[in-house]
Parts: sequence; C-alpha cells; structure tokens
Amino acid sequence: MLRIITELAEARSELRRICDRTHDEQVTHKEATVRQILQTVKRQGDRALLAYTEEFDKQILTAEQLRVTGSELDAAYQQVSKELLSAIQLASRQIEEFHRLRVPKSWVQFGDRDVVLGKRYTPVDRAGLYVPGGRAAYPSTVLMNAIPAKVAGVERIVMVTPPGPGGALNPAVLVAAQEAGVTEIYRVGGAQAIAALAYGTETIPKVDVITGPGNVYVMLAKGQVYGTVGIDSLAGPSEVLVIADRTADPTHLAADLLAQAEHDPMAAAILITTDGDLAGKVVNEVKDQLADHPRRIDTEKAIAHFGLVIVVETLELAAELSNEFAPEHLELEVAEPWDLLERIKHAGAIFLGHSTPEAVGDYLAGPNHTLPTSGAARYASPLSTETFMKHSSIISYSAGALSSVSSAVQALAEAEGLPSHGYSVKVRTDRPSPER
Ligand SMILES: NC(=O)c1ccc[n+]([C@@H]2O[C@H](COP(=O)([O-])OP(=O)(O)OC[C@H]3O[C@@H](n4cnc5c(N)ncnc54)[C@H](O)[C@@H]3O)[C@@H](O)[C@H]2O)c1
Ligand SMILES: N[C@H](CO)Cc1c[nH]c[nH+]1
Ligand SMILES: [Zn+2]
Repeated sequence: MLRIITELAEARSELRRICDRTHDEQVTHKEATVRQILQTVKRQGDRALLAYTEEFDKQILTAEQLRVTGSELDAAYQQVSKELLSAIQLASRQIEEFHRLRVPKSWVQFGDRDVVLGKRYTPVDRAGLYVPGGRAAYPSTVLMNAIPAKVAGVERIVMVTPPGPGGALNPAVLVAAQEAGVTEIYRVGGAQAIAALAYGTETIPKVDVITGPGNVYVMLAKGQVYGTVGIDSLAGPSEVLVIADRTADPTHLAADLLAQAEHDPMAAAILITTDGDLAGKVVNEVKDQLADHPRRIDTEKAIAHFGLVIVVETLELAAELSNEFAPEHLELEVAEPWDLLERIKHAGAIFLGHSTPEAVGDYLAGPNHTLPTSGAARYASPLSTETFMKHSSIISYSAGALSSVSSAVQALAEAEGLPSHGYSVKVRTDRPSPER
C-alpha cells in the first residue's frame, strides 16, 4: 500500500529510486530486445511488422490490413456517441487555440553595413505519431500530438497505434485522428511501430520526427532511433507529484494520485505534504477508492512500487524535493499556489489550486499532455509546435560588410590551418563581384 515517510534522507532516496524506475536493470535489459526488433523491421519491413504484431498483440494481419481504410474511418463516426464527439471537438478547439498562441515565427534583423541576420522556421515534411493502445485507448493523445503538427504546417501526419481484437482500432481514436488532421493511420504498435516510422517499410512511410508517449518498449525504441529521426522528449510511464498543505481535501488528493497510477503499473504517484494528519487520511482514501477500481490490479502495483507520501516541515522543502524529482505533472494543492510557484524550477506541467485536477490538463485545458517523464523535465519541455519545426539561420553580407571582417576571418582561418576558408573571403574583397 501507499507508504508514509517522514525521514528526509529516506524520502530523497525513495524519490531517486522512483525517478530512475525506467532506467533500472529490469528496464535496461529490454534495450537488447528493442534493438533486435528495430533491426529486424529495418531489414524485413512489413513482414517483421506482421510477425511482431502476432507475437506481442496476438493479432494476425496481412500487409494490406495495416493501413486503416476510408470506410473504417467513416464508420467510426457512427460508433461514438454525440456526447463523446462534442467532447473531442471541444478539446480539439481548445488545444488548437492554445498551440496557435505561440507558433515560432521567422525573423530577420538588419544590422550595420547591410548585414542581415535571422532565423527561418519551417515544418518537417512528415511527422509520425505514436498513440498508445495496450492498456487503454487514448483519443486525447491523438489530439495532443496531431494538432501541434497541423498548426506547425506539417503536410503528412502519419499515426500508428496497436491493433485490438480482430485488428480493430478504438473508434474514438479514429474520430479524434480525423478531427485533428491526421493524414494516414496504421495499425501497429510497440517498438516495431517506431522502427517502421524511423526506417520506412513497403507500407509505412519513413518520417522526419516521431512523437508521442508509450510504454517502456516504445520509449526505449524512440531513444534508439534518435538521430535517424528527431523525437520529442522521452515521454514514458505517467507520474504525478502533489504538494499539499492542510487546506487540501484528502478525497481529491487520493483521486488525483490514482488518476495517474491507473495508467500503468510503472506509473508514479507521490504526495508531499506539510500535514501529517492529511497524509494518513489520503492513504486511507486511496485504499477506499481502489476497492472497486476497474483497473485495480495494475493500479495497486503502481501504488505499491511507485507510490509515496512524504511528510515535511515546510512547503519550501516540499518544493526543493519536487525540483529534485522534476515530475511530469505537479499539482500545488496549497492555500497560496501562486506564491509556491516561484520556488518551482523543474516540472512538465504545473496545476495550481484546489480546483485544477491534473485530468483537465490531460484532456482539454489546451496545453499539451505529452510531457517529459523520469526526470527529463530538468532539461526538456512539453510537446509543442516547435517539436515539429526547425529553423535555419539566415546570413547575408554586403560587399562593404564583408571587407570589414575580411582580416578577422583570415586570422581565424590561418589559426585553424584552413587557408581556403580565408581565401574565400579575401578573393571577394580583392575582386568584388560586379554590381548587377
Ligand atoms: N506521457 C504521456 O503524455 C502519456 C499519455 C498517455 C499514455 N502514457 C503512457 O503510455 C503508456 C502506454 O502503455 P501501453 O502498454 O498501454 O500501450 P503502448 O501502445 O505503449 O504499448 C503496447 C505495445 O507494447 C508492445 N509490447 C507489449 N509487451 C511487449 C513485450 N513483452 N515485448 C515487446 N513489445 C511488447 C506491443 O507491441 C504493444 O503493441 C503508459 O505507460 C501510459 O502511462 C503517457
Ligand atoms: N496523464 C497522461 C500523460 O501522462 C495523459 C492522459 C491521456 N489520457 C488520460 N491521461
Ligand atoms: Zn492521465
């Protein structure tokens, strides 16, 4: 069950263990399995995809069945309720509005002597989106990955997701894909799907950047193909860290911890509180809410292995421990959340106040729910339009500007023993191009 820790050194060591849970031996020994899967798909293409789909997803498909057809997409709209369709559409609008707020814009700056410098942003040609499908179906993840790609201007948005019984895909996932502007969908999951997107197969196109969360196989595969393609951050098993003071409601806190624990037996759910009584109440609430939970076994595993309650003296210390953990999601369930925010340095998404459960961010607040996990929030950011864009530096010199730096370039070139570099400048200043 959920453990309470009051001793600081033990709390720190437990936080480190949980943060590193996707780097421990049990996970890293899967690196070799994943490498094998990637190499086999690279060599054998569709044939390997079908074999792995049979082995891991227990579905027998033909190559022709990999791609989802137009009629299947049309049929999906008949299979979702009106209420779910309008929820998907509301979420789509809000996610799109948020991501349109800050699309990187190209810029140039005109300096002295006709030097023009700048950055030109362009989208990647093809994006590959991984939508998890093992333990749950994630229409929200479709929206969170596809909409920023569309807003960034990506022309080909290729989605992969594992097939369910009979090869079927969840209709809400298919509807979300259409609402979000996905251009093609393939029924394949796990490391083999990442390989298909990275290297291409007879059926699945090679893409430029792969985004989206997944289980450890997906996460390790993304890490291994990085360099062949771009990736977003390594978004693995979900995690939440809640900082609470005595003003928080234990029933709310328990629900929020379970809302992440229910994703995966490797999900992490941590409470750091200044109130010892509250800690005890949350532990009991978690037990009660788990009693008739439909995903009780996996959720209990997550709580038992990667759940924790820490009691600390001050909110300042709570913030310090949270910064060390760098959680994917951080809830500030305290009387003055905006004051505490000042102390937070590393977190994927921060939820402030008693009426902001993390689930609103998962579904429809607007900011992206594909976030860095396992401590990656120390250096990485949420998925955004920038994930699907890159920029080129822009440099333009007039003849006058070039001659003003000619001797400096030559000195640097000489120091590096690269005479042609120096000459390429000297020859222009000695013999400028004729004015056209
Ligand atoms: N960070 C985020 O934004 C975010 C959002 C949604 C979900 N998630 C996380 O995504 C994860 C989804 O995991 P999932 O398992 O439900 O779905 P998944 O689609 O990531 O993984 C299922 C695939 O794993 C492969 N697989 C399963 N067992 C295997 C084995 N023994 N060897 C090789 N491959 C194997 C199969 O090919 C299967 O298709 C969860 O951890 C959840 O917390 C994160
Ligand atoms: N909490 C997940 C990100 O870690 C996202 C999600 C999707 N659906 C529900 N939740
Ligand atoms: Zn969630």
